[in-house]
Formats: sequence, C-alpha cells, structure tokens
Amino acid sequence: GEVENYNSVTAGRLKDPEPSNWLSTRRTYDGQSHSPLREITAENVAGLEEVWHASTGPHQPVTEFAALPAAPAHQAPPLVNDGVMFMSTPDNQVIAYDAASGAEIWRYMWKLPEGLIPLHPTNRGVALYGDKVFFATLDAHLVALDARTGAQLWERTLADWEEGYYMTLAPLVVDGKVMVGVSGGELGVRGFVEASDAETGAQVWKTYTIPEPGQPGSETWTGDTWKHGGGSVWITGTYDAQNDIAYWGVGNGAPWVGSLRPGDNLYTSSTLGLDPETGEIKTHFQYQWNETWDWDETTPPTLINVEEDGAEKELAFKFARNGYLYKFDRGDGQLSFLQGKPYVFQNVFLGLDPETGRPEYDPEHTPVLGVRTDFCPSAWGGRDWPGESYDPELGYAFISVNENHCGSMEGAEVEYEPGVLYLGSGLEMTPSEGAKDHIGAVQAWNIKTMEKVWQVNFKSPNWGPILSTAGGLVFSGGTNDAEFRAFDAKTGEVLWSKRLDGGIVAPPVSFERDGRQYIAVATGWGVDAGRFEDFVDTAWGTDTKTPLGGSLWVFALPG
Ligand SMILES: O=C(O)c1cc(C(=O)O)c2c(n1)C(=O)C(=O)c1cc(C(=O)O)[nH]c1-2
Ligand SMILES: [Ca+2]
Repeated sequence: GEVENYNSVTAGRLKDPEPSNWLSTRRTYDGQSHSPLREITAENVAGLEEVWHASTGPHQPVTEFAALPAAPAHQAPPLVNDGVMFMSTPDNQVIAYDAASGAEIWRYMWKLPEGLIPLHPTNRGVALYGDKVFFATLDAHLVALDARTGAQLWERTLADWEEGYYMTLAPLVVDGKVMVGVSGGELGVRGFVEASDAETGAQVWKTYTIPEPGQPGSETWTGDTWKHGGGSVWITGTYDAQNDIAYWGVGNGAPWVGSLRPGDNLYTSSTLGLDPETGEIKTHFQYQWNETWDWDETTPPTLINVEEDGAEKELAFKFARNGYLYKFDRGDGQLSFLQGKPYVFQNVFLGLDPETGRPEYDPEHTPVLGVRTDFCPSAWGGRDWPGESYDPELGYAFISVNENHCGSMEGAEVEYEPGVLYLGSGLEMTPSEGAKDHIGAVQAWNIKTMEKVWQVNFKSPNWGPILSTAGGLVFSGGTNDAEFRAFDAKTGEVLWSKRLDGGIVAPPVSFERDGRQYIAVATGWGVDAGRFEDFVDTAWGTDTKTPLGGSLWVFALPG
C-alpha cells in the first residue's frame, strides 16, 4: 500500500509537535514522554476500550546468542504522524498502519545475517524526518525508508557486528542530522555517537565516547585499555533546543570490573552534551568513576523548565541506574550538578561530593579481582532502560523502578576476543528479604523539592516505560502479569487495567485523530526483563511464564 497526503516532518514540527501527534520516541526533544491531550481523564478512564490490535511478528529468526540467550522484546513506541502509525519490531521489521483503523499500509523487513551476536535482541523504534523513516539494525546498519511506501532509500554500515557492535536504539534527528549510538559494552567495543545526513546517508561526524591518547580525558585510562573500553550508547538522546545541545548517555566500561582498567575511564557511565552540528563534546557529567557494577548510564537526562524564585530555570533530572536521582542546572548548555539522592536502597556510595556530585565508594561493595563482592542494587540498577515521563503542570516525574535485589561480582583477568563476552566476572542477582513484599514499583517525584510524592508496589519486577497525559493519567505496563494500567497522576491509584497478550516493556504513546484521543502500546516481553525474572525464579524455585505477546494495541473511550 501507500500513504496518501503524507505530512512531511520538518525540523520545526519536531521542535514543537502538534498535540495530536507523537513524532519522536519520547514525543518531544526534552524527553518528557508527556501528551498534552486531555479527553481521557481520571474521571472517565475506567471506560477505556480496545479499538484494534494487530500481531507484528517476529517474522524472521533472530539468532540466539548462546552465551546469554534471551527472548526478543518489543521496546518501540509507535510513532504517529497525522493518522499514520510507524512501528518497528525486534526482528527489524518496520510497519506502517492506519492509526485509527489498524489497517496495515506497508511492511518492510531488514534481512539479518546468520550468526549474529544479539546480546539484547530488540529495537527501540524509528525516527521520522522529511518524508523518511530511519531505523538502526541489530547488525549495526542505519537505514532510511520512504515513509509513503516503505521502499528502502539508502543504508550504511556504521560498525562491524562481528566485532561485537549492534544497534538497538531509535535514531535522534536534529536539523537533518540522524544521530545514533552503538551497543556492545559487554563485548569490548569502543562506543561512539555518529551523525548521518538525512538526505544521502553520508557521515557528518563521529564522536567516540572514549578518548584516544592525546584527546582530553585520555589521561583517565591506563595503557591500551581504552581500545576495548566499552562506553556504548544504546538509548536515544534528548535535545536541548534552547541551548542547542544533544544529551547522550554512555554505558558501562569493559570489562565490567573496574580494577582491570585503572582510572576514572571517561566518558563511561556519563552524560555527554554534544554539539549536533559538529559532534564536539561541550559538557559532561560522570556518575560513576571507574565503573564496576555494570550500571550503564545510557538513559539521557530529561530536560525541564521550572519557575523558581520568580525566574525560569533550565534544569534536567536523571534517575541513574546506580539508584540515585540527580538534578542538574543546564543553563548556558553546561550540565552542572545540583543535588542527588537515592530513590532505591543503595549501599555502594558513601556520599556524593556536594559541589561536584562525584561519589565516594564503600570498598566493601566495590568489586575487585579475586574477591566475591556484593552490592545493592544489582547490575540492573534501581532502573534499567525503560523511560520515565514528566508532567510539567504537576511538576512530577514518573518512573518504573526495581528494588530489593542485590548482585555480586568476582573479578578475574579476561582476554579480549572479537565477538566474545568481555566481562571479567559472572553475572549474579539475588532478591533480598524485602523482595517478598515487592520488587517492582512506580514512583512519582516532585522534581522541584526532590521529594517522592507516591509509590505503588508490585510483587513482580517492573520494566514498564511510562506515558503521562494532561488528563491527569500515567500509563504503564512492565509487570509479569501482562497488565496495562492507568494510574491517577496525583495519587498513584490504579483507575483502569487490562490484561494484554504479552508483558509490556514498550513505551505507551497517545495521539488524536478526528477529535478522538487514543492510547497505543506494544506487547512483547523479553531481553533483560526476562533474564531478571529468571534470576528471581532461580532464587525462589518458581517458574514464571510471562506471556510473550508481540502485538500492537490501541485504546480509546467508546466513540
Ligand atoms: O553495554 C551495552 O552495549 C548494552 C546494550 C544494551 C542494549 O543495546 O539493549 C543493554 C545493556 N548494555 C545493558 O547493560 C542492559 O542492562 C540492557 C537491558 C536491555 C534490554 O533490552 O532489556 N538492553 C540492555
Ligand atoms: Ca551494558
């Protein structure tokens, strides 16, 4: 099929999208994942009904990574542009639907090579710009499709998958530059962010997250350790249009155990602020120096403007995987630490320097070579990748967290081999005593006061990205019962819930068509939500079978 009268996605529309549309991963460049639509409210959400659902596949096999197998997970938000919905799947299909009826318009499949090493077999969505759709593949290509027909326009190899590189994130497009990062932190890659020209696919710039000798920050590495130092980038960045800075999060160092690569190891476990024109690093903040717990800090800060003392302040916040909530000033395009406090139990940091935010570590909980060392939270952190949302009217941030789990590592020397796990330790996770009460939760935080407003607990872990809406609602799945829930944004009360055909680890979105508000979300349980569950099952002797799903669901009030 073919889309008729496609509305081109201009740079201006991406900066200021119509309330009816969801044009990029988190709707707006600031990463707020918040819809201004308010037809569906706390008063009427109990009447929310299915409009359509469609099974997406997988329709091609994704090689299992024998060393650490995982089920493929649907982690993409459906993007919506004037009633046309674009969806990607973990087996690298892109599908266009009529958003209101569910009719399939076109379907494209990128052919994956055999023998692929997809440690995290997933795809976190497409990007729209002009009349094109962009997406990144598990074998590290960037592809551009015609939004009207699904025809492939260009593609380019960004890295060699046989060296352990892969891509799982949605691209970020700023003024005609298509930015992506690469995965492979567990396989000893050297991470980077790269920008391509939207029209031709040609490289515009490439910025490594790990400096080579002579570059600023190279003094934080020892010997040749930088060459396979990790620092992957696998979550879409945010863009500060006020200061023209793209914020990208950088993952763990490789190998995992920090004592194998002495030094702070910039810019692993950091936020980088890049000039989208040139890729130049304009500002950075490192959460963990000499990272050693596999706490990738790949989620970018969410950007907000807040009235404080009669003046508008440009701020940012981040729920770090390390278990701390950070607040920054981002005025003048510089990310400056303001405050940090734990949002889950964390026993590694003795404190943060009040000026710089640099943590002091408890050696009892800092893994080294040859000693089994435990730490809380485990490698999966207080949160992993599922995205938070921010309601600018309430001033609340909403986040899915996991608590009451701890990990341990025992460091050992490891030799780099292309395409082979490069960890220097096994991976362990144990639910703690409190896990009998709950592991997963949704938390709401007032970012102005840095106080928690409410928390709803689940016995199950929670891997649900969050959508909030101006109707005073918070939508999220994430638990192993496959329930999709609407919470009251002010109180956390569950106002509506529906069990779908699979666990939900994809971000919900909201859009409007012909005056009707819709909520859409994909099911498709797998990757680390599944691995985390396996550790809980092993500890408790249970055998959780979360439904796998793989469908797109669309809801609205009765029409
Ligand atoms: O270091 C990396 O390159 C890298 C990549 C990815 C990914 O691309 O999904 C994950 C992780 N690390 C990771 O540490 C992690 O916990 C994780 C969870 C998931 C998932 O999809 O559930 N991906 C990833
Ligand atoms: Ca990682």
